[in-house]
Amino acid sequence: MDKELRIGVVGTGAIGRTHLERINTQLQGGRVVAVSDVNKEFGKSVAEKYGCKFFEDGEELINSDEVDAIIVTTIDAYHEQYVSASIKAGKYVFCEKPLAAEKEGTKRIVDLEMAGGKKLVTVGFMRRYDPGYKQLKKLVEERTYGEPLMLHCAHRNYGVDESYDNSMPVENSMIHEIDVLRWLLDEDYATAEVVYPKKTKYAHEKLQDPQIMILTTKSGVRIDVEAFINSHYGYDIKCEVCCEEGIVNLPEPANAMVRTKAARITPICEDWSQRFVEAYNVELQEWINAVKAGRVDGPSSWDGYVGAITASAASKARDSQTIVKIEMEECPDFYK
Ligand SMILES: NC(=O)c1ccc[n+]([C@@H]2O[C@H](COP(=O)([O-])OP(=O)(O)OC[C@H]3O[C@@H](n4cnc5c(N)ncnc54)[C@H](O)[C@@H]3O)[C@@H](O)[C@H]2O)c1
Ligand SMILES: O[C@H]1[C@H](O)[C@@H](O)[C@H](O)[C@@H](O)[C@H]1O
Repeated sequence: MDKELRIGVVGTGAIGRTHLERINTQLQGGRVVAVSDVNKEFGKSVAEKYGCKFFEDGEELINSDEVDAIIVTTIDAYHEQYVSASIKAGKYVFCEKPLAAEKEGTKRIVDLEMAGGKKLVTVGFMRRYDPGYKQLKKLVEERTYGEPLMLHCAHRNYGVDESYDNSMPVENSMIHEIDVLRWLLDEDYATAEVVYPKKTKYAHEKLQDPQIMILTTKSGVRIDVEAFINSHYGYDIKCEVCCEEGIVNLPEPANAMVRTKAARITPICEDWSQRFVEAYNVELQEWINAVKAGRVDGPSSWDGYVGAITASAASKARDSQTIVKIEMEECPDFYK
């Protein structure tokens, strides 16, 4: 019989728990058998709830022979440490975005993986698995409405606390657009700029919100992405692709429309866990299937590196209020 993939999760916070739950209750072929978290009391309670072994130390979990593959869902600052430890242990690792907190960290991961000679890393850019983005991709790829010329996008969250700083609209939120739009258009970016509209009263003192990131691709497609992190109404993701012969929009999630009190109301998602539930399910099921077949075929370390280089240029553009050229190394054959 097909052997179940024994998975260890490092970081049992919000997304770590939702990934654990979906793997152990909905997906096939894998099981989370071990968890670790620096918040030991909390991590232990998660382990108890899901019948997993708790490891006090994340690297001990990674090196344990009770675990075949790793999921890294700690805060961004520790992604590099645990992904590198997984590569050194020769184990497949799925890391939530961003691959590392700094672009230099993503390059170190790329170099380490190439030195080991085997692709082991997958990055959690789940929008590539969303049914709506997949529809857009097919239409763009087939040039159904001609060449794409410009894209208007929005990334709106309900609100954030003070741990979310001014770098995060680019580095933590719009990194999703950086990845998915590059995948959608099948080309890299040439320049980045970030402009500040008038600030909302709901943003804390150190956060300039909203922010608009403007990217230009190598072929000249112009993209604007509005990050409105304290939109104060819900979690809303928009993407409009303007082509020569038609405008294509990312479908809205299917929610029943209600007629009540002289109004028509269609609920909007509250957060990412609702909006992209299908994408997360497909992303992790495909990861389990690929790992069991001895390969990785989702977003790679190279995609994590390109995302980080682009985000870093956009951050520089934001801080200097200039347009910044995006420069990176050629994609090695290893990742082609
Ligand atoms: N793909 C997506 O849509 C998506 C959604 C949410 C979060 N994320 C990413 O997932 C990661 C986690 O986000 P979250 O919302 O679950 O955050 P969170 O703060 O809820 O959880 C993070 C967990 O990591 C633990 N942790 C911190 N340092 C650690 C260390 N050194 N070793 C072990 N555990 C450590 C914390 O105690 C906490 O339990 C972030 O990198 C975020 O960018 C991705
Ligand atoms: O803006 C949020 C994104 O929409 C989510 O998908 C997560 O990645 C989260 O970490 C970000 O802060």
